[in-house]
Amino acid sequence: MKTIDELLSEGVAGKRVFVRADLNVPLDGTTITDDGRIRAVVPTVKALADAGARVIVASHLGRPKGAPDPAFSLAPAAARLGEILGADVAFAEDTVGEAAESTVSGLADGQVAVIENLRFNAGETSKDDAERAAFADRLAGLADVYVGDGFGAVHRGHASVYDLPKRLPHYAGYLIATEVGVLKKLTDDVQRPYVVALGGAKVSDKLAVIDQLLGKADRLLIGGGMAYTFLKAQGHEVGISLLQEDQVPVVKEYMERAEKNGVELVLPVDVLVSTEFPDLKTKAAAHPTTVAADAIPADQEGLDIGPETRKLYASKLADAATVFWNGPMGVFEHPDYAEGTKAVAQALVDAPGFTVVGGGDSAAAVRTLGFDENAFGHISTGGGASLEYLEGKTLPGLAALED
Ligand SMILES: Nc1ncnc2c1ncn2[C@@H]1O[C@H](COP(=O)(O)OP(=O)(O)O)[C@@H](O)[C@H]1O
Ligand SMILES: O=C(OP(=O)(O)O)[C@H](O)COP(=O)(O)O
Repeated sequence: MKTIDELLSEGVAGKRVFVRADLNVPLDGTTITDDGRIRAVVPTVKALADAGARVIVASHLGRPKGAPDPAFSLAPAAARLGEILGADVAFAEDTVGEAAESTVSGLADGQVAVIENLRFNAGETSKDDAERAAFADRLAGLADVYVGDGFGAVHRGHASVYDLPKRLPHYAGYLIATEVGVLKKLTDDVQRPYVVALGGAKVSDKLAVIDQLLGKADRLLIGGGMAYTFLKAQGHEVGISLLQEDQVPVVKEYMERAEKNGVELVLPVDVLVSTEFPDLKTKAAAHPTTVAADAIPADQEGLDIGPETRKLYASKLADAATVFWNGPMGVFEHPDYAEGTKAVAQALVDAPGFTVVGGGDSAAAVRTLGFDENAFGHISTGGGASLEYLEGKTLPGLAALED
């Protein structure tokens, strides 16, 4: 994989450099609640700009449906990038249209522009190769060189991640180099006990990685929205909790295999439930109740792990030599459902071994809940990406940079 240092030594002054970043930051309206992913790409953007490149930063944000949707605009992220760089950052209100073209052609050497959300275009995420290729061709028309630095999206075979680098000279940015360097340690020489904690809301994506983890981890702690498919597989009712019903048979098989392989699979023993999802805007008191994990009422939704589970999970992390954690234990954005995530974060801080937190929301959670970033071994910008890396999968965005 060629790195940005090679690009810089070849010289980039005057060249249009397309930086595929992951600026998929949590937003409250247009306010960025955690800018970690923007800060993470700054070393690459700054090095290119300082060397006189005309830098085009591109990213997805959220999951819009292939058409413009103002709720998912990258404008707030572009503004924040400008603040961090201490420079004007131009913003193009489309991705490959007239606005993008004129913004890019108006860049002077050393200037930076952000183009609008890649996923406002159906071609970005299309499963149809020709549709993706057509979009990648248009993106390629904007630039001379490609730098891949959106680690959080390298597990996606999307046009800007996979097809575009095939069309331009391509290099890995500093963030990707750092992330891969750290995660390699967890695959090459993992210290045991190795504990993996999984939660969050992207249940179907992340259930798939458990297949491989059952051959690698010593202990798996399951929380967040992930837990309910496991509780259902154990034969319990889960009310209106997040559930991946079609995956229940698969999860049953995981549970049997864990037992056979001697992997400790730990599930919540109690959960916080409510009849409704909390209001994340007003943060109005939610008044949840604590129930045993096998007694979730039919009209209630599990929104955090309960106090007994917090203690249990902390005890399972207390002797860990390696920890990988992805996915909040509950809806941490609301204070009534943040305690589970806090407890697991604190247990990582207290664990004797090397700890990695991965994922946009997990990283945001530890910072917004007041933890010191330096108390963790590594905070990865990618959840799904780091999990798939640990699984040993070929990640499209890394493979494309290697070719
Ligand atoms: N029990 C739950 N029910 C619904 N959503 C949940 C639950 N627990 C956690 N979440 C949500 O999961 C989201 C993060 O999930 P995910 O995107 O998978 O994590 P990451 O970005 O760290 O990879 C958070 O917004 C959180 O509110
Ligand atoms: O937030 C992300 O992934 P993560 O939640 O697994 O960390 C990335 O920006 C990828 O987004 P996607 O899962 O919508 O492709």
